[in-house]
Amino acid sequence: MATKKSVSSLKEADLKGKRVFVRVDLNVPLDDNFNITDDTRIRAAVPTIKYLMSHGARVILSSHLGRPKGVTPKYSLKPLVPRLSELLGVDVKMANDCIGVEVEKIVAEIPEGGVLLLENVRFYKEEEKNDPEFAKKLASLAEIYVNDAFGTAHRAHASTEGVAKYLKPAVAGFLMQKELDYLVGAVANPKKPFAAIVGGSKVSSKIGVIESLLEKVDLLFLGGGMIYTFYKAQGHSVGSSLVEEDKLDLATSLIEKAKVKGVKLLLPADVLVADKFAPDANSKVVPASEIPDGWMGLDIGPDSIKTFSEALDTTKTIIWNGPMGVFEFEKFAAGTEAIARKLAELSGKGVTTIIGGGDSVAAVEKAGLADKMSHISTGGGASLELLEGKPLPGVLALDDA
Ligand SMILES: Nc1ncnc2c1ncn2[C@@H]1O[C@H](COP(=O)(O)OP(=O)(O)OP(=O)(O)O)[C@@H](O)[C@H]1O
Ligand SMILES: O=C(O)[C@H](O)COP(=O)(O)O
Repeated sequence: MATKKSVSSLKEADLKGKRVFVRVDLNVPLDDNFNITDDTRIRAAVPTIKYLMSHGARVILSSHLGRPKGVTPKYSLKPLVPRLSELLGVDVKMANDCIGVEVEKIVAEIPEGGVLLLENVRFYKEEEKNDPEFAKKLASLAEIYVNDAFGTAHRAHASTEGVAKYLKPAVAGFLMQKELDYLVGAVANPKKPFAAIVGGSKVSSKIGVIESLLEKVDLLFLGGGMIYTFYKAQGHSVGSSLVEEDKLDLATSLIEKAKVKGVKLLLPADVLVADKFAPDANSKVVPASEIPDGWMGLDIGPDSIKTFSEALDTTKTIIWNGPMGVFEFEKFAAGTEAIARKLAELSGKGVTTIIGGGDSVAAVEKAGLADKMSHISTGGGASLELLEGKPLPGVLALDDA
């Protein structure tokens, strides 16, 4: 899982009175009334910001929200200010822009321990283009760069990568460090046996992750929609389950690769099938290899839950990415919830449990088990890329430790 040299830490920086540009990932979901529907990423950014405040830094926060094309009021970061202020226990000031003379004036007025939030950095197209002039303008606001935006570390943008060339020291925040410790450190040097659970809808989006994890793990559990491509490849009837016809050979080769590597591959033996893709579909449990015509597999079955749970009992490190079924429909959420509960239970027994981003995080949160896991990643795309063994530009740009 090679990705990066170790990065320089925030703790090594001299912060008193310094203007610190902190890239955070405050890309949180908002409803139509601009209420925050999940504040996880804001809470995750707090430890670094509080540390900076308590060490007398003048904190300049920068983030994106959504994927705006130019200045788009709907994507303003303003709705985040009250929650951020509440969590930090200070009045967070907000600038109407992220560069320029007006911003420079406001920056000059930040007191020691004070916090300023810049407006959505993606209001400038130069951000995503990683434009050097734009990066220099961002850099000119501060004396130190801290990147704590793990969720955006797979993007080589001006505020995540470019700015680190012009603003030194350029160091990792605590959230970034924690994500790397778990998603790189624990995965590279796991307590063994090491298991990966990979689910989600399609095998095509998880090929890189599965291939990379096959180099590391002792056990690999597969669930979700992708398993039907594996079953079809083995000549079984899959009814109208989700199948990627062009990935049948790939599925066969992944099974072969697991054998060659000595990785125990576990596919669910029974599944819960539905007569339509809907929350109120009729359902029944059938062997995964004998799905009747007109039925589709939408969750793993009770025997599989039992087998998976027993096999997980033998492990010391578990990484999970992707739900076991269509957990958004209550009727087909049991498999995903059972795995979440199993991991929570094992965490309590000293097993390292890592939830690698995306929908499995949503499932763990829905089950109210988030605080039980060793680590829950705040990055969807970033954690996938890291698990695939790709280097993250936002991490590479930081100073070496
Ligand atoms: N048997 C199934 N048939 C169809 N869809 C399924 C099945 N099992 C799970 N899914 C769907 O897969 C989706 C998640 O798949 P995805 O590949 O996006 O997973 P993820 O890695 O957790 O998320 P992300 O890609 O956002 O990081 C969920 O919306 C879920 O409903
Ligand atoms: O939500 C995310 O995955 C990050 O904030 C990155 O957002 P992006 O996919 O729009 O670059």
